[in-house]
Amino acid sequence: MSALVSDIGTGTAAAAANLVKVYGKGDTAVRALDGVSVAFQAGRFTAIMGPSGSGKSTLMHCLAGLDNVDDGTVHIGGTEITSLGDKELTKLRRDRVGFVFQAFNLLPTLSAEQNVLLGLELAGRKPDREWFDTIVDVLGLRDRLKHKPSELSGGQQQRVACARALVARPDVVFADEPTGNLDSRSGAEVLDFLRMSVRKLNQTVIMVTHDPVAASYADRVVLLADGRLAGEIQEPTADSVLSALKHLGA
Ligand SMILES: Nc1ncnc2c1ncn2[C@@H]1O[C@H](COP(=O)(O)OP(=O)(O)OP(=O)(O)O)[C@@H](O)[C@H]1O
Repeated sequence: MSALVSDIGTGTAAAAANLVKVYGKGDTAVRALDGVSVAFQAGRFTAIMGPSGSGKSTLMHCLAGLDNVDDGTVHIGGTEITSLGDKELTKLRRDRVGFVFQAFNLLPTLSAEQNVLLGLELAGRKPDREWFDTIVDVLGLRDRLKHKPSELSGGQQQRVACARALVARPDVVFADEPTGNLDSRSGAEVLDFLRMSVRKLNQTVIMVTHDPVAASYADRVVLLADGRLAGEIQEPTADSVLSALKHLGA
């Protein structure tokens, strides 16, 4: 067992150890992840960055249990998810992981409130009303709860998606290019919220982004290149991220 894995305790929300992911076989095989070991502390906002094709989405999908791995382990909280069966993995994703996608992925026929609460309902869990109210107020969604997604702006829809991701108080929220479809002002609001959910609500966020400005909202940037860890930046600024990416040839 590697040092990383044995270090997993209350302070680590998610971790990968010696992660290998290969797409395809033989001559056309691509080693999308080539021995990645990285830990994500609870209560921190981390951005994953790197050149196109460096393995960012693959790492996020493997960390979130959306994709299987060829070697190595992934832990969410204290649970090694790489050894779970499909049923247990589905339950873990439902109960302990939140997702925010670039395309919002809200159900068009449901109101904002119904979209936020759907996951809990499907799991047969009662919402914690106080927590729900806190999230809704922090996100400024109170007067939009009865609206359908088509009656909301892109920024509002993404805020609903953030509320949906957080309502079950997951161990980790994974955000995949959450501002990719938003104008810069709506994007800044969503990033502000993600940062606030970490600082004030003690949540853990791991975000994949191409945007150095978006990454500057994080506490830490993890850099990938060619499926390997290529460095990290604490307390990043848009400039420090940009120059690190240039260094990697992005
Ligand atoms: N389903 C797949 N089948 C085959 N190859 C894949 C598949 N998914 C990803 N790859 C390859 O794995 C490598 C890593 O891809 P990945 O999407 O993780 O990179 P990324 O850093 O997220 O890229 P981008 O910034 O362009 O979204 C790339 O070479 C990609 O072509």
